[in-house]
Amino acid sequence: MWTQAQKALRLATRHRLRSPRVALTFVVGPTALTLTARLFGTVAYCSADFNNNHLLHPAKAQAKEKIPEFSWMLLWEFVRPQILALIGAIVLAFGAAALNIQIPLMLGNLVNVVAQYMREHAGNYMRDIRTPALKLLGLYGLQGLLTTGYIILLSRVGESVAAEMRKSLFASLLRQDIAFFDANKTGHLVNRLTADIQEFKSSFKLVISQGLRSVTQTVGCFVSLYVISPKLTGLMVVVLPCLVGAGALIGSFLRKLSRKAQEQVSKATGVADEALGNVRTVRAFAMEDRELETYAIEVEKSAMMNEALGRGIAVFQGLSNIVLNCLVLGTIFAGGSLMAHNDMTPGDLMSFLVASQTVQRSLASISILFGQMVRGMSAGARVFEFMTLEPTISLTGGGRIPHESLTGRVDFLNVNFSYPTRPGNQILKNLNLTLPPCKTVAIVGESGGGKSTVAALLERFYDPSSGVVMLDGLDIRTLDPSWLRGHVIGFISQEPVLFGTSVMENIRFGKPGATDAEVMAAAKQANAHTFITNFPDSYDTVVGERGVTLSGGQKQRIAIARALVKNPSVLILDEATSALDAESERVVQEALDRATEGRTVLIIAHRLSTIQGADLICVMSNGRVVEAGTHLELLRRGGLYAELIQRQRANDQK
Ligand SMILES: Nc1ncnc2c1ncn2[C@@H]1O[C@H](COP(=O)(O)OP(=O)(O)OP(=O)(O)O)[C@@H](O)[C@H]1O
Repeated sequence: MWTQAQKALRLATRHRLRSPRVALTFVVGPTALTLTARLFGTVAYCSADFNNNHLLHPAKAQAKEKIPEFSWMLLWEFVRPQILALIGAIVLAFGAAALNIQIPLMLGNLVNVVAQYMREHAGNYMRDIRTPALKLLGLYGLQGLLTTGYIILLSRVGESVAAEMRKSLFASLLRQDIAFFDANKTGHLVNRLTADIQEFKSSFKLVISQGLRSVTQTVGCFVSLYVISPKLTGLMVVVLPCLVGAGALIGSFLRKLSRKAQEQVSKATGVADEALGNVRTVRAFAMEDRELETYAIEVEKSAMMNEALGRGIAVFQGLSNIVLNCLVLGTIFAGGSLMAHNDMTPGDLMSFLVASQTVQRSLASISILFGQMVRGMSAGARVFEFMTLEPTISLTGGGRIPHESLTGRVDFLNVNFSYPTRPGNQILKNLNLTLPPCKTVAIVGESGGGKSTVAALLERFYDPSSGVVMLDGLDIRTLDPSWLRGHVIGFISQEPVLFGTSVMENIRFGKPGATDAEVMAAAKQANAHTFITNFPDSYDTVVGERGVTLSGGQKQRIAIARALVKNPSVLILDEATSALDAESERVVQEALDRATEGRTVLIIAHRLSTIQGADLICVMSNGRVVEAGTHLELLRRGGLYAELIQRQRANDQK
């Protein structure tokens, strides 16, 4: 703008224009053009807000969900450690805003000096202009320094608050009940950790920096406008609210369009996410084309919606440009008329134009910030919701850790159970079951009969609706859950899940303090040592995401080693060999036979051939144990077990 004013002055001097009115045309004309260009920038900024929304899409999909309450108390807990930096940022931002209010007035002074020189052509131009120009330069410099300072401080506060929130939310998620994970999709939980916290942080920073600036500048510049020209300000007070109101209406319509478009983008992303996440299944069923088609349909829909949004933004932008230009022209027109009656100087008009532009820009930014604040608060509320959630089964503490050594006897006494996500569907009905110490008990029965549920209750992933699960005669609800899971119970599932780290770390997951020797001993017991040492990096071999670089049998043996390293008193095997081919099954079964020695073992079995040697076989039907005995006893009895065996034999012969 300063360059524009200088150019105008050069022109005016070249043409030796003495009349203030003509001088005004030369000074204000190009300046007004610059201002208009800057107002265009503001409009572009408004539309960028609509566009930017698309970048935050995954979290936005949740926007329609029930909005939890935002907690200022919790926010304070996160902000408190950074309070000094925050106060510093606020003071600096306030200072920068206050200086911004001075700028139009000082620009006006400068223009008055120039205009006077042109009118009178007397005095020393360089001397007269030096002081106001240097003052203005100093003001720009100071404002730049303050702005740099508050942005640095604010970003420190924002990052630290966001990091603490992430840690706290993750800690809270990890201690939630398993039932919580049954009810909430992993994708949504991860979104709260990432997109929601990101959005909250951005809003927090923006509201403090720009919000503070914009409010201060709006108030300050309004006062300046009034001081410069009460008449012009009066005119503006009538016109501006109408324009802001109309802009807000169109803006809210566009935001609705934008939200719908985001939801559609999110839907399309969901399709891609699912297909890529399950790429092996997609490939196995040769469903690539169908997935592509589904994705293409959703992407087309989102493209159409975004196009409609683009048209809306284009119309809005075009209208805004016309209105803002008219506003500038109107101000020059009215200001020129006031100058003709000596009610205003060219400098006053210059100050008025710059100050009114600052007001207009600040108001536009406040309206955007308001939307941003609402979005930030709902993102924060979603984060706080899970942060404050208390699990019904705490991870640690509260329970006792028996000092006497365990025998490993387990009793289920009159246990009734329904999953919290399906309370109307009773899975276990008055279940009574005993696992004698150091014996192997197998549970068999129809699919969906509740076998895995028995194991889940023993691990205390859930508590029974009524009845009791006992370990060595103690209600497991009175025991420390982390001790129970970390030291007493070992679990080997059908599909072992490994972490993407080294073999050593995966086995050590079973006992964090285990020495290398303990890890290797467990691996030997699990028939895993030989294949591990055959890898070029031996125990340091990284197994890839979820153990993708290992075969099914290798993964299972590492999982067995992981369970054995903690030397559990009770071992649960949930279909541990059912996913393996015959050769792998033999090696894994060998490992399992060794692993089960001297422990209480609960086997959940589908294939009856693998459990014929069990000390006790319990047949479950309709949520309770209907038959119990050894393989031979049950066969002789000719009940449900004998029927299951017959059915399986018939299936095998087919
Ligand atoms: N997390 C859960 N939330 C709600 N219902 C569940 C959950 N897990 C299992 N169920 C339901 O509980 C019932 C028993 O499931 P469970 O996995 O215990 O059966 P199962 O006998 O082990 O079956 P399978 O032999 O097929 O593995 C089923 O009807 C199942 O749909």
